[in-house]
Amino acid sequence: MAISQHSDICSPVAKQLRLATGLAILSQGLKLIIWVLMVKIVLLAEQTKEFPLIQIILLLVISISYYTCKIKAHDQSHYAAFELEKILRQRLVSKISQLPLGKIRQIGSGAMAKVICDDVHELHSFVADAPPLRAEAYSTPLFVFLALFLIDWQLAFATLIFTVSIFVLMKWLLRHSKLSRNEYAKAVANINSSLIEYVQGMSTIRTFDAGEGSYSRFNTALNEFNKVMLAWLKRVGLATRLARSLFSPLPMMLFLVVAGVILQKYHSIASETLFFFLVLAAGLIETMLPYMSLFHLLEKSRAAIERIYQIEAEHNIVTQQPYQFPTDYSISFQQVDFGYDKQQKLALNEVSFTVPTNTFTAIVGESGSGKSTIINLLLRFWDTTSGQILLGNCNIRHIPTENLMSLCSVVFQDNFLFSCTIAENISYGLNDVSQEQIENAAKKAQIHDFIMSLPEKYNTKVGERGQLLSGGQKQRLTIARAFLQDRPILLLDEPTSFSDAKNEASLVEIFQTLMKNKTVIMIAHRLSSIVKADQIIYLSQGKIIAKGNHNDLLKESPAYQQLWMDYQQAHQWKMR
Ligand SMILES: Nc1ncnc2c1ncn2[C@@H]1O[C@H](COP(=O)(O)OP(=O)(O)OP(=O)(O)O)[C@@H](O)[C@H]1O
Repeated sequence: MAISQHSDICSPVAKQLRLATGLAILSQGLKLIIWVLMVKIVLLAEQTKEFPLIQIILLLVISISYYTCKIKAHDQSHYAAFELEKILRQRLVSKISQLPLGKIRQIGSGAMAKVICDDVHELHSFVADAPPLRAEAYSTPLFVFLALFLIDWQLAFATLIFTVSIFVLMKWLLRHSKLSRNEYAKAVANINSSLIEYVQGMSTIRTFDAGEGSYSRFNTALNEFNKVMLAWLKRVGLATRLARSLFSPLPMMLFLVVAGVILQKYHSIASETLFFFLVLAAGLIETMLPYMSLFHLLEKSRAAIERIYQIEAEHNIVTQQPYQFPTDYSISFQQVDFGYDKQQKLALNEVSFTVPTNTFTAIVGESGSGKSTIINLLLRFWDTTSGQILLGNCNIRHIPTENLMSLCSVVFQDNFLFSCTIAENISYGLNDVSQEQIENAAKKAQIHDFIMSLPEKYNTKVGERGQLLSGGQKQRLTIARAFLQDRPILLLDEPTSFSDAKNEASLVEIFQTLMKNKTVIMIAHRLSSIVKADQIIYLSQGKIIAKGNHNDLLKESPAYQQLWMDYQQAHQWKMR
C-alpha cells in the first residue's frame, strides 16, 4: 500500500527514477565483483609469485565504473527530487485555488504551509535517497546470496536464516515508529499555525495581552512537540540503536565463525571459503543498513504523502453541467439552508428573498445573524446545504466560477491588499488597463490626491497585506478597484466601518455613484446609509424576520421599529 502510494506520487518523475535505480543496481553488481576480485587477488598473491597485474587493472576499471554509476544514479535521483518538489508545490497551490474558501480556512494556514513546504520537502529526501538505497537494500543481498550459494550452499543457507532472523527482529523493534510520525507532524503543524497566528495577531497581542498569556498557545505547542519527541525517543530510540548494533558486521562475523566451526565437524570447509564468506557476508550486513534507512524514509514520507493526498482529495468547487450564463443580474435566494459545521446550528435557515436587477438591497441584523454568510454563499465560497441561489434565473452552481466572479465586485470589511504597487492593487485581476483608467477610478474613490502626495505616487508599494496604509485608505483603494471593475453586481460589507462623520458623508456620496445601475447587496449596521434601499432584509439568528423598504418596515415590523429607535438613540447620544 505504502509502496504503491509512493510510486503513485513519484509518477511525474518515474522515468528519471527508473534510470537512477537502474544505475544504482548496476553499481551494486559492480561492487560485488570488486569484493570477489579483491579476495581473488589476495588469494592469488598467496598462491603464486606473479604480480596479478591484469586483475589489478580490472579492479581499477571496475572500481571507476562503480563510482561513475553511483554518482550518476545520485545525480539523477536528486534532479528528479527537485523536479518533483516543484511539480507537487505547483499542483497543491493550483488545488488550493479551486477549493471552497471555507475548506481553506478549515484546514488552516499553518497546516497548509506545512504540507506545501515541509511535507513536499520531506518527499525530496525520499525521492533523492530512495533509488540508491533501494538498489543497495534489495539487489546487493540478492547478488551476495547468489554468490554465497554457489560457493557453499550449507553455510549460505545458515547465513540466510541468520540474516532473515535479524531482519524480522529489526522489523519488530521498529514497529512503533509509524505512530510517532503522525504525532510529530501534528505537533509541527500546531507550532506553525500558532506561530503564524502569533505574528499576524501581534498588534492585538501587544494591546491586550502583554504578559505571559500571549505566548501561551505557542508555548503549549512547543511543549507538546517536546513531549512527542521525548516519548518517541524513549519508545523508538533504544530500538533503533539496538537494530543498528545488530546490523553491524560483528554479529555476522561471530555467527560465521561459530557456524563455520560447527559445519567443519560434518564436512570440510576450506579456509578460502570461510574467507569469502567473512568478506562477502560482513559486507552484506553493512549493505542492509540502507534497508533500515529506506524503511525510515518510507515511514517518514508515507505520512507526508497522505497529507498531500488529503488536500488533493478535497472536493473542488464544481460547476455543474449544463453550464448556464445569466442574461440579467437579479439575485434570488430560494429556501436556503446553510451550516458551516454539521454539528453547529444553521447559520442560514430557510432564507428566501429576491433582489431585482439594478436595485439596492440592504441586510441588517445583530452580530452573528448570518449577514456575511449570504455574501459568502452568493460568491460560492461555500455551497448551500439545501435550497438554491439564482443569478439571472441561473442556479449559481451551473455558472462557471470565473463567469460568476467576473459579474461581482466586492468591498469587504477586511480589505486585502497585495504587497505590490498601488496601481497594481487597483487593477488587480484585470488585463489591459491603462494608467488613465486607474487614475479615473482612484479619483472616483477620492483617493487620487492622497496617492499623488506619495513620493512614488501610483508606483508606491503598499507592503505586506497593505500594512503601510490606514484602514480607510485601504478601503478607498478597494473601492477604486470596484469602480475600475465596473461589474453589474456590487456586494458591500460594512462599507462605512472605517469612517468618521466627515468621511462617512463623502463615502455615502462615493457609494451612490458606485451603486448606479448595479444590483447591490449591502450589509450595514449604520441605518442612515440604507434608508433609501429598495429593500431591507432583517436577519435574526439565520432567519429573515422582516423584509420591505424602510417606510414599510417602520409601519409593519415591531422588530425593525425597535432597531430604528435604538439606532436613533445611539446616534443622538453620540451627538450629545
Ligand atoms: N467560518 C465559519 N465557521 C464556522 N462558523 C462560522 C463561520 N463564519 C461564521 N460562522 C457562524 O455563522 C453564524 C453567522 O455568521 P456571519 O458571519 O454570517 O454573521 P454576521 O451577521 O455577518 O455577523 P457580523 O455582523 O458580526 O459580521 C455565526 O453564528 C457565526 O458564528
